[in-house]
Amino acid sequence: MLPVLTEHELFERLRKRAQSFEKARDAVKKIKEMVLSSGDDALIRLTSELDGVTLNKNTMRFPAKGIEESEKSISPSLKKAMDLAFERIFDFHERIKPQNKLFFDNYGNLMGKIYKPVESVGVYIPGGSAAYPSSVLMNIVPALVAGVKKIVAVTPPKAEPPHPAVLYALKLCNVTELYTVGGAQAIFALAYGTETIPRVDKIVGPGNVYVAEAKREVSGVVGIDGFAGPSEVVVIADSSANPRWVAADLLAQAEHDENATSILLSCDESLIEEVRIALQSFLATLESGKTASSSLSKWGGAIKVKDVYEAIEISNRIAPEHLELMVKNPRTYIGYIKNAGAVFLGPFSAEALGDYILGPSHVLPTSGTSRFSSGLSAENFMKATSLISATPAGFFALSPCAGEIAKAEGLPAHYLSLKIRNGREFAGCEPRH
Ligand SMILES: NC(=O)c1ccc[n+]([C@@H]2O[C@H](COP(=O)([O-])OP(=O)(O)OC[C@H]3O[C@@H](n4cnc5c(N)ncnc54)[C@H](O)[C@@H]3O)[C@@H](O)[C@H]2O)c1
Ligand SMILES: N[C@H](CO)Cc1c[nH]c[nH+]1
Ligand SMILES: [Zn+2]
Repeated sequence: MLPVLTEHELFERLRKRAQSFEKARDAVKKIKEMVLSSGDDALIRLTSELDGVTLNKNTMRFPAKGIEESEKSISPSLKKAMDLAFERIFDFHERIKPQNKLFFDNYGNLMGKIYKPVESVGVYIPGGSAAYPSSVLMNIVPALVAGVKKIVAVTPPKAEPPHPAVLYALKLCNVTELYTVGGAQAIFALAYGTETIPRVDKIVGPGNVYVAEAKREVSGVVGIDGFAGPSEVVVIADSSANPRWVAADLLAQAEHDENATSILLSCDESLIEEVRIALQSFLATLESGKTASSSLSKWGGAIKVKDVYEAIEISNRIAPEHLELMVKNPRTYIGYIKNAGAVFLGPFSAEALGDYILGPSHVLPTSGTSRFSSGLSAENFMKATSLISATPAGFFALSPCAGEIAKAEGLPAHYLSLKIRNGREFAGCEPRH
């Protein structure tokens, strides 16, 4: 159950949680060596050991027909929900997609940035415990908006075929290349390529600690979106909050993984107690109660704070994946929030609504990485090229100053490249306007 902690105790917990993730690194490095040296054979061996499923080179790729026909195996109501989610996510990412920016300076030089999609992307669809059709949409729709042409998906195998809703989500995204390989081994296969799984330019997608560590390991060999590991939520609640709603939201993240963390910060001691009571009663009724209870007691915590400002200051230091502000006038605090993957304001902004249907991707930075990275969007699937088209006027005005800097850097060929166009030595930096 959710323990009441001091601030010091909470940060100790978070430190130990991060340390426990580091332990996965050794296992992940061994998996990397195996995949690099034995390709498909390593994938088959690891899948048998870690997922208990026997694969062979012919069964590793899931038949495209299964994706094509997935619609038949889901209810009309689920189909409607997923169609709506697809539309809303597409619309959100279309609206915030980076736009080419070009301008002329006062010499008539044309400059700016033009965006192009990366060519191929590998998407990790988590699936050890739960099935994640929502993650298919949250990963792939921004890539479609960016214009990525080749998208390959991987997901852990089970005794039975992938969940029909996962397959339908792939169908909605027009992705037909799915490999039933999961965990760190799938990430290394996508980064280096095997006989069956193609190498891609960028790997995205959330997963457990093994998946997240493997992505960290291949970063630089391929592009990655960021560190989207076990789920996290910080809820800041004041006396206006409904304790049962707060409890449900803490559980909604705790149920993802024993390594998830759910944290409550409140200035109201009695609210903390009511939330703990509500948690207890919900836990007894949830199928995921065992996982949630384990993550709450191991990595979660409630802290009594002085006021909302102190709570935000603590949350900024945690830099959580999700931050919920269940307080009066939540919008007045937006300017104080420095680090969070996504912020949910007010009692009806349930994090679970964001997980499925609002629009922003639920693939968000975890483990404090929201200090320097952001949630997945079309931008992650694009790269910008700077565009420069200088005019003669621009060249003759600015080259003497560039030449000065080239001399200071001791790079004579740079100086030459400028001087040769000028026809003579420069007299020094005097930009002409
Ligand atoms: N941050 C986000 O945006 C976000 C979004 C959705 C889900 N999630 C997270 O995704 C995760 C899903 O986890 P999951 O486990 O259900 O599925 P998963 O697909 O991430 O991982 C399952 C795989 O882990 C590997 N594995 C399991 N135990 C291992 C071991 N001891 N050594 C090496 N490899 C091992 C297996 O190969 C298995 O196929 C959860 O942590 C959830 O919180 C995060
Ligand atoms: N809350 C998860 C991100 O941490 C995303 C998710 C998918 N399905 C349900 N929730
Ligand atoms: Zn969730």
